[in-house]
Amino acid sequence: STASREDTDEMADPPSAGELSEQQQLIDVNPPRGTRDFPPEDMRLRNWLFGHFREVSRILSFEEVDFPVLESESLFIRKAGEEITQQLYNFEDKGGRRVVLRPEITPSLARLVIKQGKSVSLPLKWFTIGQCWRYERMTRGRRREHYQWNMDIFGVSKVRAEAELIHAIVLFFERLGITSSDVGIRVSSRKVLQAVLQMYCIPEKIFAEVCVIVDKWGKITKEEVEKELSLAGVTPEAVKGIVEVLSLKSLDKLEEVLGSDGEAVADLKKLFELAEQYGYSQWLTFDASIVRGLAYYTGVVFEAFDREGKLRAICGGGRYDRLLSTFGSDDIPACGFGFGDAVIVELLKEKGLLPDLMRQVDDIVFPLDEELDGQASKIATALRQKGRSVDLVEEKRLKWVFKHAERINASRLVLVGNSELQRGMVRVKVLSTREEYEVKIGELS
Ligand SMILES: OCc1cccc(Br)n1
Repeated sequence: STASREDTDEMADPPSAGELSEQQQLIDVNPPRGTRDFPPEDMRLRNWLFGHFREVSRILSFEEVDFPVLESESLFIRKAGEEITQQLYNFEDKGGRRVVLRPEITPSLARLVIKQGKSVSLPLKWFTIGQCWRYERMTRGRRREHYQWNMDIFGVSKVRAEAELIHAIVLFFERLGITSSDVGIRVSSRKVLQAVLQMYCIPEKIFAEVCVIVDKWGKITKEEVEKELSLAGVTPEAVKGIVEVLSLKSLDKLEEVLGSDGEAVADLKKLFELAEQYGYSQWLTFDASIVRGLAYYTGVVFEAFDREGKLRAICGGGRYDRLLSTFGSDDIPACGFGFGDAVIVELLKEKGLLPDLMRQVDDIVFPLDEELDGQASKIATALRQKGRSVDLVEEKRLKWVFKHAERINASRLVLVGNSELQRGMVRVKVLSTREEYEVKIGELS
C-alpha cells in the first residue's frame, strides 16, 4: 500500500538552486554499480528465500558455517581461464596484501576444512549463504554481487554425496511450488571428458582448461569451441571425439562409446539408481555436455535449468576431489553446489509463485492524549516482554493511526485514554473482527 504524502511526515523540500551553494549537493543515493539495496519489501522476499535455504539445509542435517567476504587473492588464482577468476574484485589493502571480495565460496570452505584439520570428523556437511562478488565491465549491465547458498559434503567419495545434494535442491524447489515440469537437473560427469582425452592421449595437465572451454558449449558457436580447444592443445581428432561425446543424451549410448568398465558410467548409473530410490528421478536427465565452468570439478557435475529455456542455470555444482591439494593439503573427497539468489526469483516471477509477503505487526499502542505517553510506554513494554511486536505511535491524529494500522497489518489497536486509565483499563480494538473491549492493564496479553 502506498501512503499518501499527507499521511507521512512532510519530506523537506529539496533546497532551491540559490540555496545549493550553502547546502551539501545531494549525494548519489544509488548503491555502487552492479549492487543492490534491500528495502523492506525486497528484504522480506530475501528472508523468505533464505529461510527455505536454511530449512532445507536443516532437514538434510547440514551445519551452518560462515566466512569473511574478504579473502586472500591467492585462494582464487587458477590458470584454467575461468570467467570467475578473470573477474576478481581484487585490490591491495593498506597493508599491501592482495585481497578479493570472494567470487565463490567453495575455496573458503576448503580453507576452513584444512584449518580445522583433525578436529573435524568426516564426513562433514556444511552450508552457508553468503554474498559473492565479481568485477565485470558494466558494458553488459550485469550485477556485480549476488547471494549464494552453498551446501558441501567433505569425506564421502561415493555418489551418495551427490545424491544427497540433489535431494536438497529438489526439496527446495518443491517447497517453493516448483515442479519437475518447470525445472530439470542435467547431470553428467567430468570423467566422461577425462576418458575421451585419455582415448586420444591428451595430457592431463590441460584437463581443467578443456573443461572450462567445453562449458562454453551452447553459449558460443561450435566453431569457436573447436578453435579454443585446438589453441589449448587438443588435437583435431580429439576435438572430434569430444564433440561427438558431448551430444550424447543417454547413458546406454555413453556406455557404447566409453565401454562399461569406466568410472564415469558406473558413477552415473549408480546416481540414477539412487535417484529412483529417493523418488526424484523425474527431475534428472543425463546430458554429456554438462561440465560446469569451474576448474576444480573432477567427477559428477549437475545444474538445474528451467525447461522453457528462458533463464540461465538456476544452480549448479559437482564433485571436487582434488581441490585441497591445490592448497598444499592432503586431498579429501568433496562435492557441493552453489545456488544464487537472482535466477530463482526470475523463475518464481515467471511461474507466478512469488509469495505475497506483507509487513505484519501485532499491536499498535496509541496514547489518546500527549501526557499519556509514559503510560503508553509501560503498556508497550509489557506487551513486548510477552514477545508481541508493538508499534508505539504518538503525535498523530486517530484517523492517521487507523490508516497506519491497515498499512502495517496490525492485529490490534491498543488505545490508552484517560477515562479508561482511571479505571486501570485500556481499550483494545481487534482490527480483523472490529471487536472492541476494555481490559485491565495487568491482564493485557
Ligand atoms: O555466478 C557468477 C557470479 C559470481 C559472483 C557474483 C556474481 Br553477480 N556472479
